[in-house]
Amino acid sequence: MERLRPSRCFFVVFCCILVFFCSLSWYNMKESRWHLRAMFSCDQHPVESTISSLIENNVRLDRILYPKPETLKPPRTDVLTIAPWLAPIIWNGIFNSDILNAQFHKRGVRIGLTTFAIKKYVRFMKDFLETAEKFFMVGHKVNYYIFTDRAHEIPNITIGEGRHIHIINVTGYQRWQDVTMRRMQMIRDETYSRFINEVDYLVCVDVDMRFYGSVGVEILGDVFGTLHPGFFGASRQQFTYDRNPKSVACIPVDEGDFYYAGGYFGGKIEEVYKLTNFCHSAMMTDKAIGIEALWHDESYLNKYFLYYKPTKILSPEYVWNNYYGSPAAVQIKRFVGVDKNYDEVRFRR
Ligand SMILES: CC(=O)N[C@H]1[C@@H](OP(=O)(O)OP(=O)(O)OC[C@H]2O[C@@H](n3ccc(=O)[nH]c3=O)[C@H](O)[C@@H]2O)O[C@H](CO)[C@H](O)[C@@H]1O
Ligand SMILES: [Mn+2]
Repeated sequence: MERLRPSRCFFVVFCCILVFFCSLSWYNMKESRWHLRAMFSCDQHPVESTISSLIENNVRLDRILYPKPETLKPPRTDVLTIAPWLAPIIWNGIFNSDILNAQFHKRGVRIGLTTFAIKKYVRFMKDFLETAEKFFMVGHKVNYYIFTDRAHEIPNITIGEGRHIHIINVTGYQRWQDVTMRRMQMIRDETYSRFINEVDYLVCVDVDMRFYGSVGVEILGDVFGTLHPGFFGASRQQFTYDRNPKSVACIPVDEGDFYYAGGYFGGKIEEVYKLTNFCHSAMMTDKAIGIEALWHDESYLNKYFLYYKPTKILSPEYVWNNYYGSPAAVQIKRFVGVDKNYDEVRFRR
């Protein structure tokens, strides 16, 4: 048998390497299902630079002292602290903020807080921002993203170091229902044009609220929702899901885990994209046949979380309303609805 000459051998090896890299990049393109891939792709984060930055930034392992967790003495037994799909449910007393802060500081996370102040709702902005400065993600990098049609009315308040306010100019819709529902579309559109480059996590909340207690990194996870304060003890039948079989938001009476609040969700940018994109598309599908779900964006959010389970669930401490009194299970009211005259704030000019 003829022996392979070195030059031919080299040529064969070269071809093999070429074929390998071509198929790798083809596979990469084929697997990409959404356009954010461009932002996560190797073009912007070359593997070599990631590895060298890892070598330079050796992870520091610091000593940290705290009481030992007790396997046989769970800190809370009065409430459910884990969902059947193993998502933790965050209640006061079950976590240690010092441990969490140390872990998240090591990763240098950047958190975006989105809210909408359209038309008269701009009046809630001052309290919202001032209390957020005291209680929201203190010590971490925070970007406030305020969607508004009244930029000139956004109060000028002093912001802590590492925190920034960004105004996003949008036009308000005539009907209040459209204002609340279109938040999904507007958040979605900013995920790939902006948020993906600026923050790691998003927290998306109502503006007619005030912080009264700490809201920290314990809430962060891939994708999270919050138990509505009016329904955490309710049965499936009592949940005010949309029941119209013609609506995309419809949930049958024999399904449903929790009733999630429309005014508080979030997660990693890619997950918030998926969530807001689903909700907005579902609303558009319904709109085309003249349907609007019972509780607007909240109904679509509940549909999404039924089949795309949140990886973390926040207790109603995180979106309380004093209308529901002071049940024993809610030891801290961290973020509470501000009393408002619905008619005045929504309808009168
Ligand atoms: C705490 C909570 O879970 N709230 C939800 C609840 O009602 P709410 O009664 O809390 O709804 P809302 O009047 O606060 O409207 C939701 C949000 O839309 C924005 N907005 C609304 C109207 C307007 O003219 N200008 C403006 O900026 C503002 O950020 C407001 O906080 O149900 C709504 C759907 O019906 C939404 O799912 C809300 O998120
Ligand atoms: Mn509200």
